[in-house]
Amino acid sequence: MAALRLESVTVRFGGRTALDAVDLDVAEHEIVCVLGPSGSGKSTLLRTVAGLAEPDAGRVLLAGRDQRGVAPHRRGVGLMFQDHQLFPTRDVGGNIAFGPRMRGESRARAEERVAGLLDLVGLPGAARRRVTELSGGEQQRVALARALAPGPGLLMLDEPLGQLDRSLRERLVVELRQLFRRLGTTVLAVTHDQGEAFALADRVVVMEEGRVAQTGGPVEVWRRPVSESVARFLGFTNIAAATVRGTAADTPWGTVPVPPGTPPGAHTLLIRPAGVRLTPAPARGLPCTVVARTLRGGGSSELALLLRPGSGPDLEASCPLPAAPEPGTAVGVSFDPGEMVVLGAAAGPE
Ligand SMILES: Nc1ncnc2c1ncn2[C@@H]1O[C@H](COP(=O)(O)OP(=O)(O)OP(=O)(O)O)[C@@H](O)[C@H]1O
Repeated sequence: MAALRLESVTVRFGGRTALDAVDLDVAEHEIVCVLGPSGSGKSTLLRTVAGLAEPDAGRVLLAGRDQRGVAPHRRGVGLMFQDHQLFPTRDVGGNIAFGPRMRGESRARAEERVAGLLDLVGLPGAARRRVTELSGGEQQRVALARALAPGPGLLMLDEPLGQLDRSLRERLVVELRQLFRRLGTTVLAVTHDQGEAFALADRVVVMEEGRVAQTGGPVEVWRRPVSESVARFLGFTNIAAATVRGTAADTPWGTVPVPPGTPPGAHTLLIRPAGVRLTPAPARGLPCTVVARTLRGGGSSELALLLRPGSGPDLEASCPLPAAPEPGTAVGVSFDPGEMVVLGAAAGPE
């Protein structure tokens, strides 16, 4: 049985449809990340599951039970918001013990639980510290311990690492995944940071305008976005109309190779930056000029190159750091058929 099931859930605010017939299952122990642009309905989805918003149509089931009319505090879900809203007047232990104490747990039992959770989130012995004296990352850990304290059947995270700097986020997200795996926690997380979603999730759900646009494993979604809008949301820009004939396609960048088995006809084609290869001699391939180079984050040894062809839209290429040409350099470009994605087409062989 799914830990969480949404059946055709619709939520409207006045004339605006924030969720439009959303179907979603989260299996027990699964970590699902909801991704999507601002306003796509991510927070509304979490709020609806938590009972802070009511569906206008459809059903929310937790562990098989319809939640209509069930108060938020009786749903057995833990919530952690971006601004983590710790109680400033309580110390770390008081914050974490709040839920269990509200449920009538004894002080001694709650203190034991606090100590265990602080060990778990990497802040051993911090129970008596003031939350106002903690760093952002430490506060985040306390907020996580507080959300885990009641042992929720489903933990929901809304932009959990949103306010932290990138390096701390990248470290914490790995720790979070390991922690949830170890505890067997079922997680529904919302983020607009793709890197975070891809590092955390077993499964990614991409939302657009209140609908689920794509769902799948992180690598699958990354390799095969289903539509132009999902591809653009994921940050891909080499997208153009293409007419496929056999193993080649006519595009604004000239004739490019496509994988065998690509259905013929008019399509929208995505060329992943890794498939835009600089040829050794600029005279060969599509002539382009390097417009800009940007470091990819996270200590990557790859650069993103922006290339301007003689005709057709700009192209983004991935290039190893030492080989990256300076802006203004004339280069030639060839294309790798293995990095082409026909958007909207049924998945073919890799
Ligand atoms: N309480 C509300 N009253 C009116 N409209 C709302 C309310 N909450 C959300 N909306 C609208 O519903 C839509 C979805 O909002 P939601 O906050 O769920 O998006 P989101 O994907 O979480 O966005 P963000 O990434 O910016 O937080 C938006 O158009 C928003 O303006």
